[in-house]
Amino acid sequence: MTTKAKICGLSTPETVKTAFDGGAAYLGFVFFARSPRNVEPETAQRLVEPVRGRGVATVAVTVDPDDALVDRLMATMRPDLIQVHGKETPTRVREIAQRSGVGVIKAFSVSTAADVDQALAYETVAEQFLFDARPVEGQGGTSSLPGGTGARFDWSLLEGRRFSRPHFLAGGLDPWNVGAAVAASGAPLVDVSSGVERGPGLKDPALITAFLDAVKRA
Ligand SMILES: O=C(O)c1ccccc1N[C@@H]1O[C@H](COP(=O)(O)O)[C@@H](O)[C@H]1O
Repeated sequence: MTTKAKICGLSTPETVKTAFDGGAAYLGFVFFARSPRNVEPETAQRLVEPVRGRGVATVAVTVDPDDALVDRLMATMRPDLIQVHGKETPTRVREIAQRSGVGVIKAFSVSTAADVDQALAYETVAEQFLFDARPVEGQGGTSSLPGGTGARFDWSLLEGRRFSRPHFLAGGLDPWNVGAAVAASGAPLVDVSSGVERGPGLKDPALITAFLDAVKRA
């Protein structure tokens, strides 16, 4: 089985091109003011234009998005998928999917097997699932973000799990550990942000290429 990769938190034409040329299946853009990767919808629109319709899925990464943000994203960037990385209920995920007309990737914060079980309530409303490490509360810095912190969880919590939707493993992946992470979790999809950066929000083209090469070998 071929593992597919998402490079998340892109913000420059150079790194979009590097991820696309390297074979990323998904390109993620973050719309969350507190993130060092935050971009405006109009910026993301310009960034995705060169790759639109070329076989890569563009993803708008959001946290408890209101209707105004959903509408603005669909009027500008026109993502293929909207990722929701907050406390969205199944009802809200359904509303976002219906309002936007695109599929939703629902992210879950994981530290125990019960956290993984949360996904079962979203099987009829989300198109894909994403399992990320549970953020550590109240420590400031990137640890106060709901994602993009570089924190890991026990990958074996996903081992042998079957879902009716494709699922991503995320959280603390990098070019050196992604092979072991795929082997331990069996995840068909992987997602990375800070593990391919040289500083908060600063994507490194060489690390993006190294990550995508490691995924191909996984
Ligand atoms: O990347 C961010 O800044 C971010 C902000 C708000 C919600 C989600 C965010 N990122 C997501 O978190 C995963 C894991 O990040 P990391 O690899 O551990 O740094 C990332 O891929 C995004 O999907």
